[in-house]
Amino acid sequence: MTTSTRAATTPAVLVLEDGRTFGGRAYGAVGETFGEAVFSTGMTGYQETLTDPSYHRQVVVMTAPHVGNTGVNDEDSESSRIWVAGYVVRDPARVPSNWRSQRSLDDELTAQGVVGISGIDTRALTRHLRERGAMRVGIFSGNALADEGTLIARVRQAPEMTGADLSSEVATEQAYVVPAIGEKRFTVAALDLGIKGMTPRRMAERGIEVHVLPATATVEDVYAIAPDGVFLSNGPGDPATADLTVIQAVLERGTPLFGICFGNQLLGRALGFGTYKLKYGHRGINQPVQDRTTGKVEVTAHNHGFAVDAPLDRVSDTPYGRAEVSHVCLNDQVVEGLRLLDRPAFSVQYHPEAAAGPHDAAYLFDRFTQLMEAQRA
Ligand SMILES: NC(=O)CC[C@H](N)C(=O)O
Repeated sequence: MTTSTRAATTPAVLVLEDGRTFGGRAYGAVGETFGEAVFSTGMTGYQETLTDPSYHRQVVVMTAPHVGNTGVNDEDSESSRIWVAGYVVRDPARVPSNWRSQRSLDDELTAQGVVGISGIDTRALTRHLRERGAMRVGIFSGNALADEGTLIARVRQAPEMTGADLSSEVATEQAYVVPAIGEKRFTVAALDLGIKGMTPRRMAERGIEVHVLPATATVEDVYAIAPDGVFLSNGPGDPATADLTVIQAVLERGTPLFGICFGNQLLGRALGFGTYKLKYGHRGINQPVQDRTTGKVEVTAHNHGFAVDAPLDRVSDTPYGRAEVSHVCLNDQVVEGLRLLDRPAFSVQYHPEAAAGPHDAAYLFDRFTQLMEAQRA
């Protein structure tokens, strides 16, 4: 879909499905791309954002005005490639400057064929998305601009995020093992629905040997490794499209279960709650969340466009016993975590692996090991 001839002065146009357009310059690859326009408020951590598989099919608008300042390195990626469908920035760094930088972000986007746009009023665009909601968008530059009259029609032909089943497009095809660091204490089966690289590392640091399994893994595949616990990862797409067979079997057997983000949405659905699309989602690294079990507030990393619809004011009866909302976002009261009271299962909608982002929520990995320990006792 793209031709990677880089030219920082090449004109580019961003076209929203409601007809609003922004003119700018090509950033990264020249060509055309389509996706869901979403904004991220992280002031740092763009490399982790770009390589988070949960951003598959999304065009990310950065609200931070300067992007690319610290370049790109070989250590901070959350997967083997950039997943965002397109990238929108105000003022890209002309010269990256950081002791860890190995190349420029512009070059990296170009090398990976990721079409972006710079020089646009990202504040106006973000305000528009906040008012009208996340919507489809196209970025066009070079030859893609030739037929200007057709751009909106092409944006409107792009697939919507609602109803998109995307995990199998980003997940590993082969199972692999991330060994425990130090003494091995537990074995965990992690379903890769779009897993970020830091997540198995955070478990490995706690003595967990993590068997990362493809999104298509069956109940037999999971129990073939005799897991002490099962983990459900983050991932792209609409949780309403996901198959719940494995999760239901894990809940049925009472194996300790921990889910992050997409994993939280799937646990919610397995418990019988609905999921719905937020108007414009939560994406960034400074979202206040309250752990209702302790009353503590933590500053957390988010990337979600959907959320679980569960009652905040009472305990719910589910096919697997009682469940409650354990965490809530203090900006808008969105459900940010679930906990079963009669079985060892819990999940959060945000990112305790903290890549990028604050480490306030790291205790959740300890809660998972405590559940597995208690199960053994
Ligand atoms: N980071 C994630 O796991 C995102 C989950 C889901 N795709 C959403 O947008 O809400």
